Amino acid sequence: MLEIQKVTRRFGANVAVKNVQVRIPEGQMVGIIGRSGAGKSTLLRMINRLIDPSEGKIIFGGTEVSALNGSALRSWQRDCAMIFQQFNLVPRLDVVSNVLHGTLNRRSTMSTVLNLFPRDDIHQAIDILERLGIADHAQKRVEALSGGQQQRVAIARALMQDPKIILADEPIASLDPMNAQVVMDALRKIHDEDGRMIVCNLHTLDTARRYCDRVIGMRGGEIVFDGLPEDLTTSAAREIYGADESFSEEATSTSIESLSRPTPSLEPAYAL
Ligand SMILES: Nc1ncnc2c1ncn2[C@@H]1O[C@H](COP(=O)(O)OP(=O)(O)OP(=O)(O)O)[C@@H](O)[C@H]1O
Repeated sequence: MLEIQKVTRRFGANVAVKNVQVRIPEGQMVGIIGRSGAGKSTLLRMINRLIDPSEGKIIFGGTEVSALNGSALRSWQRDCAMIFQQFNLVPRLDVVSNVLHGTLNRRSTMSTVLNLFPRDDIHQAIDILERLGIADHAQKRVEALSGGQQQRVAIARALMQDPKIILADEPIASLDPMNAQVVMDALRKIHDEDGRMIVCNLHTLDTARRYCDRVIGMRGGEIVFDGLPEDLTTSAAREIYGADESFSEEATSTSIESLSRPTPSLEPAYAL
């Protein structure tokens, strides 16, 4: 269980996240939606301690992760992998080396400097790439791949950490609808097959509804919606996005919906 207890984050006078209270059971895939500036990234970054809360506690499995330091903090950051909008890969390095970088924080400085990776790790990296359907590109430079392929490399790098939680900060915001679907399918597959908790910031309603077990809506740093995808009605969406009667679904869609659907059971009952 991940528990976010009355967490607030201030940047000077600006309150980015305000008194947020959430409990996420293990194995849930959660989508966090909201307008730009709603506090989604700040919340995610506090969970893996890229930044610290100004107030409140973050607890995972009974441990207060918001109070960890040193090696215990590094261990938490291994358990809590992050994926970013801009992939954060090394473009000129090949795919396998990028994936192996997911093991850096458990390797010695010397082996890191010499770029020496144990054979078992290399095999594991190839297995993960196969699982994500990109093993054929293992030896290519990352910069030669499409955005969707690069994001799958980033997911593979995260999986090398064998994390308990995957935090994805707008993982499809830079991708076209086709690649966005491939990446979201990959995250859902990892969730379904491994039972890993996934918390995913998304700026589009359709993606959250389609892929997540639970949707959290943020506005002005606060949680204004927390429920099932099918409960995300037009008025709930308006509350999250702060839109008036002219609110339109298209303004917050990726067009993934127009592509083929993987599992009809994920189809929401709701339509505008
Ligand atoms: N490092 C920072 N320094 C100052 N203010 C910040 C910092 N990071 C975020 N903020 C502010 O906190 C608020 C929430 O930002 P945040 O990035 O968490 O929102 P978001 O919902 O993730 O938006 P986006 O989708 O645009 O990333 C915004 O007002 C933002 O300007």
